[in-house]
Amino acid sequence: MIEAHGVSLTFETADGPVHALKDVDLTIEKGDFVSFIGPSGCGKTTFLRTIAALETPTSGQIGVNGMSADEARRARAYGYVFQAPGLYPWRTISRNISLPLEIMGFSKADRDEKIARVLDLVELGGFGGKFPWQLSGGMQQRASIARALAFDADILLMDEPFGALDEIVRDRLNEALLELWRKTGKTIGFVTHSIPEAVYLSTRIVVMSPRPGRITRIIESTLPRERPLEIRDTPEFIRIAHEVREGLREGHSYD
Ligand SMILES: Nc1ncnc2c1ncn2[C@@H]1O[C@H](COP(=O)(O)OP(=O)(O)OP(=O)(O)O)[C@@H](O)[C@H]1O
Repeated sequence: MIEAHGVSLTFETADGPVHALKDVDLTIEKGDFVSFIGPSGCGKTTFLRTIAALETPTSGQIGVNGMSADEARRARAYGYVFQAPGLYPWRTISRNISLPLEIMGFSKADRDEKIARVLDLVELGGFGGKFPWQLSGGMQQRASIARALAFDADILLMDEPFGALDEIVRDRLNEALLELWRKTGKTIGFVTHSIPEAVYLSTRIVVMSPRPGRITRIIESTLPRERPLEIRDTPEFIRIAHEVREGLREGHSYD
């Protein structure tokens, strides 16, 4: 579904060039849940933004369903969830979710139907009339996921969506996200700093390292798709987490 070939991206800054990505090759299959993990500054966000055509690679190509990343963006192939919920405080939750749909020209009846569906999916049915500040941080992040799901894009790109939340809320949202992924069959790209989160959620874990940002290891998960939280105590989970940690350590030795 997503193919990156030799993707490099250098930012020209006042202090000289920053090599954010170097020769990144990656294939993401339809229905994959792929996590990107690595130390701060290794290019995880830049790679996600490049897939979504929010950045243009200096060299290399990204293909999405046979289209260029830019064509895919215009065809609304992506929903994008940012680190902060980014909801407009003067709009209710429903009207926040409605905004991209309004821009895309959906009728009021279509919008209402889609909003009700995604609010149910993220378990916020009944909260559509509230304003963002009336909801907890976890609920706001669920609302921003609902907004990204509203136009039913096949691909969901999520940049550390739960990074600012406490561990208990994060566990609950991880479970909810897995459930949503299983129900919808979407292809998900997910940036995280957390090894347990990456192992719990993913079908594949992409380990990256900085200076320049590149992929050091791709780990295929052997965990079943059905994953109760207790799976984190199993030997198989611990083995995969260990492999991720080793990959991170390997990347570090380049510094
Ligand atoms: N617009 C930009 N202009 C210049 N440099 C940039 C820009 N965006 C990112 N960078 C640099 O590119 C590198 C990769 O940044 P990126 O945000 O992709 O890393 P990251 O792995 O997502 O980090 P974090 O985990 O802290 O979010 C960093 O050195 C960053 O400073």
